[in-house]
Amino acid sequence: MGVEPNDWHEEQRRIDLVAEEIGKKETKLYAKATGLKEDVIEIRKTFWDDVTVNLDEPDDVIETQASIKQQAEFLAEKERFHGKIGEELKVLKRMKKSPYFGRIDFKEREEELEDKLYIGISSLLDEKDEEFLVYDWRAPISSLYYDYALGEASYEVMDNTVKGHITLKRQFIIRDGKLKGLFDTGITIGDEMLQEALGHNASTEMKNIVATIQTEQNRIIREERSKLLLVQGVAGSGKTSAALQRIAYLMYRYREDLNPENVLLLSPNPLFTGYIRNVLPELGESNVRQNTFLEYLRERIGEAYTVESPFAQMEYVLTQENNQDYQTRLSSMEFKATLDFKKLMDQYVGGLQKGGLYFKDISFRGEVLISREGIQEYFYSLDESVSLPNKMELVAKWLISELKPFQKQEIKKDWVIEKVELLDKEAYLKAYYEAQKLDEDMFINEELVLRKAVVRKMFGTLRKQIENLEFVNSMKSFKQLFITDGIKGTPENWKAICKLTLEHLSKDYLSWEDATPYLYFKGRLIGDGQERAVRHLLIDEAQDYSSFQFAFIRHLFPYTRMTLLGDINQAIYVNVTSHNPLVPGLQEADHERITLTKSYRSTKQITMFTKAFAPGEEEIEAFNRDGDKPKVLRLSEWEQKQAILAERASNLEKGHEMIAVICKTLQETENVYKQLKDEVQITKITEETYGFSKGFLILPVYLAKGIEFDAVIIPNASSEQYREEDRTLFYTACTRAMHDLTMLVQAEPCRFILESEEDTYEMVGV
Ligand SMILES: Nc1ncnc2c1ncn2[C@@H]1O[C@H](COP(=O)(O)OP(=O)(O)OP(=O)(O)O)[C@@H](O)[C@H]1O
Repeated sequence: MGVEPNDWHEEQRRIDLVAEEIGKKETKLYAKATGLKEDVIEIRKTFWDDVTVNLDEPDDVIETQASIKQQAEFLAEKERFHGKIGEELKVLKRMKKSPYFGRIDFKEREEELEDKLYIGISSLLDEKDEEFLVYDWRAPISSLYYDYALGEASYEVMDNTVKGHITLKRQFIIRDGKLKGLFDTGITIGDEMLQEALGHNASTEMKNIVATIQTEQNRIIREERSKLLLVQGVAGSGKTSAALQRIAYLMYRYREDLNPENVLLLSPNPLFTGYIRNVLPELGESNVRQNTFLEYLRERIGEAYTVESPFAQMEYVLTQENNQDYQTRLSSMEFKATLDFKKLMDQYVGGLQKGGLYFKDISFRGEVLISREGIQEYFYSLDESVSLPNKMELVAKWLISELKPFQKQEIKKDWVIEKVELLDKEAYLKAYYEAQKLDEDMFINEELVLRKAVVRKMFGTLRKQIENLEFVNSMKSFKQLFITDGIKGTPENWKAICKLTLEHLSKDYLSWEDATPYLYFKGRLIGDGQERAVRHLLIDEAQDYSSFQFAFIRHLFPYTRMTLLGDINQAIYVNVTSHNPLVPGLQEADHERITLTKSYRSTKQITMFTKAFAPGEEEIEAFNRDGDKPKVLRLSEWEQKQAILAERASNLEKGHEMIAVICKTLQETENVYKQLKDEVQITKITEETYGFSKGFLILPVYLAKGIEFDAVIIPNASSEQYREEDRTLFYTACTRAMHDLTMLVQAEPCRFILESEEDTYEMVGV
């Protein structure tokens, strides 16, 4: 069935009608918002008029506080409501420009008439709030659009299956209220729309894919049965896109009891966090909690230790081969990434029930009140069967009771009166009232009350530290693991590993391979405040986590549903990924596995070239979008700079806006950057870069994870630069390109280029 001119006319008419309806809704909301805004301004102006302020008696102070609180809550409620209207208006504004992207005509079985269902980013009801003018893409009925072609179809709603027949499936491109494209399609989602979506230039901010979600991606988005969803998807297959759409779906599906604080997304680097920042707001949802795993660890470890980043670790692996500790460090990284190391650590922790735990003195003003030996003695006098964290709580209680006599003694000391002036007004007032109640010498009483207040305050800080279990010397106890002789199940060079680890730890430096184990260890000693608020955890680039790190994450989020998305072809931290849950065959309980094989990012030519040397076994399918073949330029070293500049120029001529020089390491990035920076405007990206603009960029491949560019230039793709162990790095670098890929080689091309069929790339030069 073809599209008739009349269809265009009819559909444009409907778009206009919907726009009119949106206009009416906007007017109503504006009126509501203005009323609310005036209310808020008025409440702020008269805030104190409606508050009863009376500080004469302590009871009055409490009443005053309650009155202020009530007024503040009233104001906050109005402001919240105002904010919500603001959000609704934003969605309407977006819908006015493009109210929907799809339509299906669906005839339910046993029903006479068919329904015309229009699907957009949010639901829209008619003026009487009776009929849906637009269905939210996340509504159960909308899954018909993503999952079926013409013919028999069904969807699930409230444990019911609704069956019927799709008689029409139509896609729209609507810009600024005008119909720009109209396709009737037989297959699930037609290629025209996808071609349209994928043919654009790269952007500094990722876009949502709501209009063209593919059936497999839709499964990821709507999967709700299993506790663990594992997604293995080749480069550019839409894992990140699906993850973000999934968050939007969950926020809609559980809108009554899921808020942005309950969802955590772990992403690979800060640049990526910035890159995806706009997707959820574009879909009318607030951003959820987002962190890199590094930030997460650093926050929990605190500032007392410097935590190495995974990027610095990577740079070490790639550039420090001549370092005398290199081999030791590699085997240390490898071992500490495994569950064997975790097991060993668990055994060690078990042994601490009998001895070997270290504590810190409890001191006050430079004087030791309770010694570490005293604490140790008390700790080991407790029943062995009590768990370590519970024992710590018991010790804390004991310490607090032990502090009491010291607190009493301090009250009379000279230093106390000097500190009285540090007290706040409230404490003075309180002292005055308390002193009045005792009917003895007013002046002496007041001083005594103030002295007590000072000491209470200072001991309060000490008590807080005890409650936070800061008397446990976790680091010293951790170090002991690397000092203890006779630990079983360690690698051959364990002694050398221990020496290197202790060297780092003595400088208060936690290498990336030690950071998670240390935090895990600390948690086992004192409890780790499991993250109960997080109901959904999504981990992007999950192939780069070690088994130990996963086990730690599982332990921290015991009741959380998890979605792990990654690509074992892009596992750049080779030493840590052999037991990754994304590797097929590893048994995970209660999980669902979805595999994405089609690559949407790159042109067919780029995907055909890269699939030849993809490290994994997975099938890789190219999306049918044409472009130039990847180019390999053979040249001498001194020609490198000119060749990069010429490539940049020709890419700009093609209309490309984001052109990236992707290097293997930061070291190479610095060198090439130095050559280019005086010739042309170029932005160097490092691990501290939180955002970027369009233009000419240079960066190491491990920071390009998850991101894409119109054109990629690899400045040195020779065999001595990329060796077998760099396969995943090279694959990751090449697959960042959407439209054009150029590789420069100064000598023999790397083995990966040679592995590709000769007709999948163009070799230029001798
Ligand atoms: N269904 C779709 N409709 C439109 N565009 C899509 C679709 N799926 C993926 N894309 C586009 O393909 C590109 C790659 O998607 P995305 O970054 O989500 O893939 P990925 O699997 O996370 O990639 P990688 O692992 O290589 O980082 C993006 O530009 C995205 O917008």
